[in-house]
Amino acid sequence: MLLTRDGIKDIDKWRHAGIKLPNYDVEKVAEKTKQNPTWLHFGAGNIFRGFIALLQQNLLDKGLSKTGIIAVESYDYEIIEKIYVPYDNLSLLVIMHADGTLEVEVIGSISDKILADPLREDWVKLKNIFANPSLQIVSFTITEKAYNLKDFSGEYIKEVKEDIENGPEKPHGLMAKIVSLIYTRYLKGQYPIALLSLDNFSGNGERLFSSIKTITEEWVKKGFIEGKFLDYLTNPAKVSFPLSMIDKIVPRPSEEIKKKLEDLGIEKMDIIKTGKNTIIAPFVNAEKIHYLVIEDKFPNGRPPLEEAGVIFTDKETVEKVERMKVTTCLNPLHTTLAIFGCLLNYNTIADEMRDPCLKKLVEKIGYEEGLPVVVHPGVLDPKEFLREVIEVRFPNPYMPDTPQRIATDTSQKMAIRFGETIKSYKQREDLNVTDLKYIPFVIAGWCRYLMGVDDEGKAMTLSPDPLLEDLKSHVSKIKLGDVDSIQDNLKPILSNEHIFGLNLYEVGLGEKIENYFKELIIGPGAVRRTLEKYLENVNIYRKNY
Ligand SMILES: NC(=O)C1=CN([C@@H]2O[C@H](COP(=O)(O)OP(=O)(O)OC[C@H]3O[C@@H](n4cnc5c(N)ncnc54)[C@H](O)[C@@H]3O)[C@@H](O)[C@H]2O)C=CC1
Ligand SMILES: O=P(O)(O)OC[C@H]1O[C@](O)(CO)[C@@H](O)[C@@H]1O
Repeated sequence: MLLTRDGIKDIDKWRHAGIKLPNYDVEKVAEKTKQNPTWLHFGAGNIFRGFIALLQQNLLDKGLSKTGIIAVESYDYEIIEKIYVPYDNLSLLVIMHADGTLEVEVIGSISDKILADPLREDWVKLKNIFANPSLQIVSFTITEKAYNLKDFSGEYIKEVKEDIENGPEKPHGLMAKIVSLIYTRYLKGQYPIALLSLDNFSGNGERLFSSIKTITEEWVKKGFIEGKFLDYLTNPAKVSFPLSMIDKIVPRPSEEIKKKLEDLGIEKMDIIKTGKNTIIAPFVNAEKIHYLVIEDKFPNGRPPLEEAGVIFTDKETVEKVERMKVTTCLNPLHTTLAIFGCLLNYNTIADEMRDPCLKKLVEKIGYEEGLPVVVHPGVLDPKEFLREVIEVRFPNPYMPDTPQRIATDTSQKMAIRFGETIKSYKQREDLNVTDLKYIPFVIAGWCRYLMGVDDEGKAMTLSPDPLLEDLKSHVSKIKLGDVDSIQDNLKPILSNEHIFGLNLYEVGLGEKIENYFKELIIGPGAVRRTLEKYLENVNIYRKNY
């Protein structure tokens, strides 16, 4: 069986293999999408194909929408060449249940693909879509770093500097490309549009707005674009930047799942790693559980995604639910497992959850240090959400999720995942920031991880991170087994407000982290011994709401 538009016409074969097919005519939907584009999505990677495209597929299946999504890739063109083109934009979604059963579905809701490159013909096509009044949503899953305009030291990064100098004709970075494209829409008729970040960090819509506004202001200053464009961009009745909270664990494609699909008779299921490090396949493996909460601010309308389970609500509620997930009940625990999982050579997050010390560590961080500062968002219950994460989602033995994947870009995540809780402790009169024990311990663990040596003392490969070289340059002077070599080498990291959102010494945690770190570098095996020291004989207290 071939995963192509022709291939899926052999309906009986697919059904016989137990694979669900789209309940609509994929080609007709693609044709309608061409005439009437409503939804563009930037970032054609795994979560898009495993979650966002599934939502639209649900609507198409139920006859509640007539058009698909157009995938746009602005960064890693190999994804389109190798994973979209050969499969006619179709993908296979493989849901992995905790009992080992698989649910496989062909996703046909991605109706077209475009390379957002001003040097290619596709750029004209993209501009035309942006100029089309029918366009309602431009969404993004482009990773957190793609929104950054400035580097570590607060200076514009090189590509952004060049984009600012060169103007809207041939932008390189995605933020500049978006300004250029929205400007086209403005010139064509000032049509309304929602720019929806679905990336996994606090205030995602606001950060998107801020980056786009910054580039716009620079171009207005330089006379590349007219000042009135700023009025359009900052008018929420014209251009909106809804906040969102997105939650579905979509690990990288696994060899085991590839083999299972091949055993079902599906050909060409190879997993690739692109030159830009995207690990992607014609299939996406994911968990069944997911949550998407979006601020309901769509000036040009939107598909009825509530019928596919999306919760639409007001800004304050999204903020609360997002804080609940990203700063307390899921992502800090994930990052904790990532760091210690790499150090202790675990292959999956699920395996780590069977390690009593690691399970207690995430329980301590979630129930005891995180939950007290969570404001109940109403639409989801924090304690139940946390329970589901710890008892159901992370331990799913069939989820091939690796600590190394979650450890990617940790420097970009620290401020949100741990810094926010530290800030809350600082602000709250009834809480004392220096009472925090386990969050500082994880930060020490991250510094230990950055040494690039596992707990056995063997060299380990660190996951990609935009600050890796800088961070490594500080810890490279520290030696495993030589506690005195710490000297002042952690100071530049722990005092960096860009990384943690605050200076950890100023809040009284810097020395505590250094002390934990010293314990972690005593020698090989010290990570395990320190975990046991602080977690083996402790009880967990669960706050009641
Ligand atoms: N995988 C998951 O479980 C979930 C991911 N997300 C969000 O989606 C993001 C992407 O995740 P995946 O799709 O799984 O990763 P992926 O590695 O499969 O895809 C990443 C996508 O981002 C694009 N990208 C990376 N750097 C970029 C840059 N500088 N400029 C423009 N585009 C860039 C890539 O080209 C690719 O399309 C995550 O960082 C997270 O914020 C949200 C919820 C779940
Ligand atoms: O640490 P990252 O790269 O944001 O990934 C975190 C993982 O957890 C999630 O937050 C689950 O929703 C997803 O974003 C992803 O599976």
